[in-house]
Amino acid sequence: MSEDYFSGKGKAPMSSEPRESDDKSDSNNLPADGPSNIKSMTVGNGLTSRHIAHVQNMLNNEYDSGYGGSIADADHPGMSSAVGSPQHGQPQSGAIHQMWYNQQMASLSRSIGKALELLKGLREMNESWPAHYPSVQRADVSSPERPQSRPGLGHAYSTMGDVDNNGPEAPPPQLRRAMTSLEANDAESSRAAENRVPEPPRLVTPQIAQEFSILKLDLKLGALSQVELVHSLEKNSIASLLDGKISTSIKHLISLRDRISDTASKVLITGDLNAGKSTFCNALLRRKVLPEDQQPCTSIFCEVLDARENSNVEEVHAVHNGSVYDRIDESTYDVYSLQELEKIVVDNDKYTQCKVYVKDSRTIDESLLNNGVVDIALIDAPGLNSDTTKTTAIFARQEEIDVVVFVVSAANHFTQSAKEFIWAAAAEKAYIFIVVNGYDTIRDKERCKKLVLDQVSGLSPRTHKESDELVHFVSSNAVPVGGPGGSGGDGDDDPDDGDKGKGKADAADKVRDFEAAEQSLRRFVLEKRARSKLAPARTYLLNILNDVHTLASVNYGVAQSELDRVRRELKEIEPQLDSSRKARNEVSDQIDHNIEETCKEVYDNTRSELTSSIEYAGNYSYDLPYPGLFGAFQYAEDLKAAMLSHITQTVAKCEDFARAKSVQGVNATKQLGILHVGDEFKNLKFLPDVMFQRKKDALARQVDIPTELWDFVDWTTLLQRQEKFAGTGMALTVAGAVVPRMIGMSSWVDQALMATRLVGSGNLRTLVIPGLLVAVFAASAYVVQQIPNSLPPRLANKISAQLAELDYVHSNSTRIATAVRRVLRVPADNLRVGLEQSVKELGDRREETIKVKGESERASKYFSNLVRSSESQRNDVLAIDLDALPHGQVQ
Ligand SMILES: Nc1nc2c(ncn2[C@@H]2O[C@H](COP(=O)(O)OP(=O)(O)OP(=O)(O)O)[C@@H](O)[C@H]2O)c(=O)[nH]1
Repeated sequence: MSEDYFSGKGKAPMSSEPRESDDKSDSNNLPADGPSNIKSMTVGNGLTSRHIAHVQNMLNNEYDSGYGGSIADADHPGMSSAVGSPQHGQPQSGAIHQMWYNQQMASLSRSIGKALELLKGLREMNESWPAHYPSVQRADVSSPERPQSRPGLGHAYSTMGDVDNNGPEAPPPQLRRAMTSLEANDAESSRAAENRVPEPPRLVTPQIAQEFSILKLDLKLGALSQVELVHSLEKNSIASLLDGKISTSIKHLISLRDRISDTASKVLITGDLNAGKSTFCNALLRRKVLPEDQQPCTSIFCEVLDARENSNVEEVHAVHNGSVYDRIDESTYDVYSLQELEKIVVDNDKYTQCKVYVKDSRTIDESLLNNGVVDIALIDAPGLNSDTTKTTAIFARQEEIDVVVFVVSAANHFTQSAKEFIWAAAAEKAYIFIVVNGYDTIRDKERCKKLVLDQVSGLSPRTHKESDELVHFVSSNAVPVGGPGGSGGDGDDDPDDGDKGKGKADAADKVRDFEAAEQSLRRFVLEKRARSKLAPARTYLLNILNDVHTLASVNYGVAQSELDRVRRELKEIEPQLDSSRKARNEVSDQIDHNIEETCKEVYDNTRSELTSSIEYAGNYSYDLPYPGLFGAFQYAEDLKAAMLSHITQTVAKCEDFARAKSVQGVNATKQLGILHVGDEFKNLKFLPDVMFQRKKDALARQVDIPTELWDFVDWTTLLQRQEKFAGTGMALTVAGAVVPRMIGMSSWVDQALMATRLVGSGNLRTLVIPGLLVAVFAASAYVVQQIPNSLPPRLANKISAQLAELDYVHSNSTRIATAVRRVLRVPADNLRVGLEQSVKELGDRREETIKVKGESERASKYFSNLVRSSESQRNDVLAIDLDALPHGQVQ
């Protein structure tokens, strides 16, 4: 990855001219074991192979001694004085710095790449396993030095403080989950939590707002406090808020990587209106390039670049409003000569920025633009308080700026807008380079110094701490300049300008002061670039890795805890599921068996009851008085009706029996239901009376038995008796029947025998005819007399025969048994459904638990890796020491 940054990126490729440095991009790291293995590198646009070779030789020979004057100034420890002094080997020092810078940049780029991977992974994980956002309690951590109510632009990643204030480097305060479920044994993931009531709060105590710096969720909605709001938030909302934070962080990391891999350094020269920004810029260039005026004149951003970036052609590219500048694409800008710059810059509405390509003929150790180390762009901005839009634009641009040079008028000191800008800039930039211009106009210089430095200490304490290097009192107009617009450096307005000799000495002093400031600025841009450019990336990385580590630790705990819980749950569910399945099968068999048994019993009972009822219908006493011969037919009808009614009653009795059996069967099923399914079976209601509601007279309509004359004669009995006495002759038989009533004999045969004995056989022959008549009469009388006895069996037989034809017994038995089956099936089916349902529910629960288990295992593994990798990444970033001097330089 690092090759990308050193071979292809940055501004070098913009030049169409081949550069020596373009060939030297295969290495960017200083070897740990010394400088002998140093290869080549890309160093801005000016370092030649001659420089590299020289650096290597020098390092090989004098590795320990550094560079002549590179020993730190005793008064300014940490601020090397080597750079900028040709006699002290500045180019070599610059090269060393560039190599060291590249090394740090490569490390940071790698770390950013890894942090991006971690964040992308976390975002994916958060989609499938919504992450817990922890609440924490922490020991008081004093906030960094930034003022509490600092106005202006804030940056999320700056809330933990910068590298120098022990913020991210100090061990993070111990986190302790205060309100999440983790401390309880049953901490759950979001998914499982759905099954739990009430859901544990997923975040947040207000402390989290202080603990997390980048992934902190800003929850503000109406009058709701953060805690209230969080409790009202559903877990997925929190996950999506977190997702938004992660995405923003990913974007910011990408832009940070682009920024640090950009080999150029952008120096923004800003300050109050008319403070002398353009004059200072021109003095740095030693050319009057930018228009200066006593009245406000700079209305657009003028970015001054080395002409070599524009094929060594000096010209101005005025960028069209709304266009993104592309030097290759001329449609994005208009070309002007340097002489025409003034008309673009002053009172112009057509452009908001221009690129000014200038040649700097000074040597690389003198020139800022052509410094041999890094491409520098000087951006002259409109005055801060010129108008609100421009002021806002300056505030916004400072994010892409590596170094801020703030020009303040020695006469006016810091205005309100100046203070606001510095507050905002200090949030990201550790240091600000302050130029107090127009110092020549101040009479009481010491007082001015003191007042300004006091103000600086309030605005940027770190800058104040190194004020000797970072705060300069100069007179920019005293520096001789040439180029378009003529030369300056007059010092004519010096109030002390008495005699010429003294004036010259003063002018020389002013130029010296300016050169000192210039050298400090070179050091600041070239050497402290690591701080100005890399420190924000490092700070941000530490903060985001710290947040990720915290989040990972908490979520690892939650995932583990959830894993334990689901494992326990599975242990409970699995045997429950087995027994539920077993119960379902057993109970199903049992209820089938119960139904079959009950139905069989009911069928058999109905069959036997009805069969015997029909069979003995003729024997039953129906309590019907025989009305005599003339009412015999009616008697037969009544008898039939009574018999059928009797049979119908038997059917009703069988139905009652069936009802009782149904009640028993339903109750048995109910008990099984209560036992295996639950209380819903307690409310099972069964109404047996609703069974067999069909009309009971249906049978009378089905059976149609006409009464016949023969029904009144019991031929069977009659013939049996006749056979018994066949030998005594017909006459006797007949005679015997003559007087049955007179002598009170019990049967007509007995009477006939009696008559035979009385009349003798001789006479009998003469009596045959009358005897026969008598016999017929007697038989008829007998038949009539026997009707109440002979009719019932006869009718019963006929009914029985017809019912048999109708298959009455079987069909009724089947009907009743079927009704019972139907009744019993209702609760049985419910019970089966209930059992099936509980098996299904348990099965579903098991499936869900297995799924949660899988997710928790995955989450646990993922977060445990994340804990490790974020920690190791954080250590890697901590090891990038931007304050350490590069190899070969000592403090
Ligand atoms: N005496 C004195 N005058 C200065 C000095 N620097 C700049 N000036 C004068 O101050 C006036 C404004 O200077 P500019 O460089 O145009 O100021 P500026 O900040 O760029 O102005 P705007 O861009 O319009 O905000 C000019 O007339 C300069 O000659 C200085 O050090 N001493």
